[in-house]
Amino acid sequence: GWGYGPSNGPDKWEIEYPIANGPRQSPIDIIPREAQFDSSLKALKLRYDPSNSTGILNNGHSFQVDFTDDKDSSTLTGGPITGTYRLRQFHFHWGGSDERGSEHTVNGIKFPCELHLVHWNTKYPSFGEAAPQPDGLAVVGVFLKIGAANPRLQKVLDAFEAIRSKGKQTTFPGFDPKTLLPGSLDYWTYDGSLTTPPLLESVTWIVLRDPISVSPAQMAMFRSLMFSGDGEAPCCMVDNYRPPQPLKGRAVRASFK
Ligand SMILES: O=C(Nc1cc(S(=O)(=O)[N+](=O)[O-])cc([N+](=O)[O-])c1O)Nc1c(F)c(F)c(F)c(F)c1F
Ligand SMILES: [Zn+2]
Repeated sequence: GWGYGPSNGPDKWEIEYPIANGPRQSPIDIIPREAQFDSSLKALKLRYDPSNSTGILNNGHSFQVDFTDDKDSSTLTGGPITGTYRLRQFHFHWGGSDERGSEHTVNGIKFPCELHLVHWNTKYPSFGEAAPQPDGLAVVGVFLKIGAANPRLQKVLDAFEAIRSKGKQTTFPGFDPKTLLPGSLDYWTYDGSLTTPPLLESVTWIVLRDPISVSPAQMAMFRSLMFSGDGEAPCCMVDNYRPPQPLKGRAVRASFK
């Protein structure tokens, strides 16, 4: 299956997923001075209910924190989207060292890590039905920048000993993902795709301008997870990011001046 190694990594995905060369692929390099301020863009409204968080899973590509999405209790509204999108999960992408790891870049600059909060459009009956639709998903991206240790992030990292290898999961109740957001919700937005196979071109990307902090020691904890399952040759989970893809004429809008 697909991965991030030399034989199954991003440059090979087009073989099984030809949409990899499609017109609205993600991530992209965001060039702020070329983004168009759009005064009609609304403020992002993120309302998350911590009681919806259920578990944390090492899925072999990243780790994800899953949310129950059978009610409109953890939602994204406003911003560039119309209607209501429900939070399904969040996960991260990171590098083998602090100078790389994010998927989106800003003026070509890579961050060490990037958080993705995956939401689906409730005009469709389920995540699975929404996922292939051009307006089916909305992912909020948050950059992590090296600085002071992030105590709210630490709560997630403390669960890692239970999910070290592929397929491991444990309960993860009562986590509020709002605690992982920066003070400002100013954002860039553009039409894109999943950044992992099946690379579906169904994502309205909402990338926050301001990063949250992560310490070097906390980054080392991300790198202590394994792509490999128990009994397989151990392989550290690092560099699970897709590089920027061609913009192909798309507009990137800014919610701020
Ligand atoms: O649920 C998904 N979550 C997800 C997305 C990304 S993402 O990087 O592509 N993203 O959009 O943020 C990265 C990771 N990850 O753990 O690394 C994820 O676990 N992916 C996903 C899927 F697996 C499908 F088979 C599918 F049909 C679909 F619609 C999906 F959206
Ligand atoms: Zn992602």
